[in-house]
Amino acid sequence: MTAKTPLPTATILGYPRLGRRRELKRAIESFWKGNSSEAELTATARELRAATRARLVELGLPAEGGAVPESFSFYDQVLDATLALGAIPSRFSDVQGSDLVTYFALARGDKDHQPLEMTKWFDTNYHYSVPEIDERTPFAANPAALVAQVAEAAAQGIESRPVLVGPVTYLLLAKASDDAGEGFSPIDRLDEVVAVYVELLGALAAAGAGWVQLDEPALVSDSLSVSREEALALVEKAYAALGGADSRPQILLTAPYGDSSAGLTRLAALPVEAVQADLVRGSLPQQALASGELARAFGEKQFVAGVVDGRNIWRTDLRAAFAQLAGLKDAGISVVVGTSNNLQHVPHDVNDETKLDARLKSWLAFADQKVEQVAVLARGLAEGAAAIEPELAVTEAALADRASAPGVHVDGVRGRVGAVTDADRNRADEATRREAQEGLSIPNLATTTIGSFPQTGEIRKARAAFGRGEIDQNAYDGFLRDEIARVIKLQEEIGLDVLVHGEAERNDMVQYFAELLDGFAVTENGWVQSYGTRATRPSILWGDVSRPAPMTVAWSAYAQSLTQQPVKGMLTGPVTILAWSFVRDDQPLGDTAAQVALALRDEIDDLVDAGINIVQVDEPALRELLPLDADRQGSYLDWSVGSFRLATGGAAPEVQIHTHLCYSEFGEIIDAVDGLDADVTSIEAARSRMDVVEPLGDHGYSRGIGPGVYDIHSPRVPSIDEQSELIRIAAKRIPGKQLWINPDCGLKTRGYEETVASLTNLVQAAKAVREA
Ligand code: MET
Ligand SMILES: [Zn+2]
Repeated sequence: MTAKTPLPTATILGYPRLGRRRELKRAIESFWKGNSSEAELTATARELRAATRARLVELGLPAEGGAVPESFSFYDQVLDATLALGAIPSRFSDVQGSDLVTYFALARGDKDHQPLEMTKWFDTNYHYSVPEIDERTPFAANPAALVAQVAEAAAQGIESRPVLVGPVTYLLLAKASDDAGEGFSPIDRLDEVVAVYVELLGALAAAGAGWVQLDEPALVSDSLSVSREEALALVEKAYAALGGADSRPQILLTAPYGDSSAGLTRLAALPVEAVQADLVRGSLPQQALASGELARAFGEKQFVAGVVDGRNIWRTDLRAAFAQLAGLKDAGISVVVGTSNNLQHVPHDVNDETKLDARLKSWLAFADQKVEQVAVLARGLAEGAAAIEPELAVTEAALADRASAPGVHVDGVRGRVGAVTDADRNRADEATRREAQEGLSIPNLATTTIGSFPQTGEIRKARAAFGRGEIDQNAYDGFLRDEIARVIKLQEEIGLDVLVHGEAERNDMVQYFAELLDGFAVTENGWVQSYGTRATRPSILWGDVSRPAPMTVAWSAYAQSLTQQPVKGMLTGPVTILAWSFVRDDQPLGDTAAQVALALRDEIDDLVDAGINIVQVDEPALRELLPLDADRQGSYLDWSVGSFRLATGGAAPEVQIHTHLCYSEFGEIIDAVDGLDADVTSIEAARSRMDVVEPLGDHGYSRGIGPGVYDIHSPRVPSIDEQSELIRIAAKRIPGKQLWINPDCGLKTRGYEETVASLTNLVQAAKAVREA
């Protein structure tokens, strides 16, 4: 091991990487388009990394000793590990070119290759590229990128700390490739992968890295292929080997995104030099702390206490955090102040927001403010509480101001939530509803879409022009009405049964509602990476939520006025609105969800009054928010399902409620899906070739179900045969009366040409199966 220098007492697990103004996004996309060279792209990346390191030091992380993490990525940190391990799936072995060309081929595919699958990273809205591993996947250390970053930092006078997804998490997040034999699981190859990590660590040590960070969030999840206890045993095995390596940097092992308290004493006993725990989502093992057992297990080792929330945008309660840190120190543990997780999930800097209400701003902390908070707490640990009293007092005042500010607690909203009864969450029984809905005259194997139609360049242009004040409200509304008219006519021509208005007015399915509801604020520059070069700007849900005016009624009613076919109203559900916003942390999420639900309930009322008899309430994030911790899943499902039922529970029996689920596998939460009690559920299924149909069939699901028959993630047009084949698979398990025919998800990212062709085939496929 390289010379022992302790980690400075302030650090973070990682920092946003697209750049303050999404510079990296622009540079990468320009490279993809062929408008710039690889050399230009790598130069931009180098500058960005240098700027990030300098910024972190400016904000208070020490330049020496490995406090500054190297968390840059061109696309995704799991993909970075795939490259570092040389674990290129054989189906990509013919890709020619540099490492970066291979990297992007894995990430995005090219004309000859489907990309690696993407899926959600733990319970976040960030997506990683899923490694594909089989018995023959090659592993060979490729430390070049990591080593180069250490050297870059050194040239800048900074001793940085390389960051890598750890071996256990890497393999547990991987999937067996299509070539893998029956029963193979990627984790079977742990020993070989650990051997490659040993080589990577050796190269980093040779390059002068004093510390390396290995992230093992698998330690906090009950949603992986092995139990949490098994994951801990695997970590013990792997880190015994890593710790024993001849030449390596000191190791910081992290367990972000959840609660590692049950295993913390065991982690502290591993042959590593520092262990991190998430103390925002997770907790400390109080008993082991009180008895001194935890301190004994840590011994000389450092404990990085993740007290600053890396998932949300509120100022940390510094006084409470400091008390926790001081308690650890008093217990004899060598404490380092840290974040709960990589700050990649929060935007850069509150000070980049010029339009946000000043009072709201004073309650917030984005990444830069969080780094400052970490530095303040570390100073307090070193110099005593008195040294940071001014900072403690400022946060305390901000928190008190937040608690008493108008809009945070609105009596009317609270009173209404308080008066909710079970009856409000229960519609008429299924048989009554089925009969009442016969008036809608919906055929067997009814065809429909999920809501959005292509967001064309013209739509974006009109929205931007309206935003800049170049066209007025009238002109913009007129544009949107023309767009709706076009989309309605198109659907009639294609022959769809249940129509939609197309969602042209929505910039985003959550932000659109956040802008119209009280209790939300939106940011200008609050970008957060969702995957690759894609970023979203989550809204900030800061106060009690209510609906000052109808939000969607005019558009849906206009669409219905143009056609004899039924038009579906289209809303985003309470769980998804919460999942894709920054939510308040001063009350249980279930309470917030109930407020949003009541606002949506009023909207449904108004839609029905305006002649809309079918309303879809989308909940694509229902699975995403499922806690990693099995103990917390039951109460989550209670409030999430409950909030959906509260939103839809006021609908009369003749109103048909739809919901839509996508982005995840819903097989494991079928009871919850059933519990939503929607009359019709459309659910992503085409890519998995109808996997979800089995659990639904086994469950005896009795209401309408629309497993997607058209994968909207690619521009490829699925043929009539292909779609009718999927319909037939579904029809084997789901009676025709219950079966709906629809795409996997909305069409907003597609072009018109492929959309029209695909939907035409979809209608023909439904017809073919209906006739047979
Ligand atoms: C991510 S789910 C999207 C549902 C929405 N109604 C749409 O069609 O775009
Ligand atoms: Zn969807």
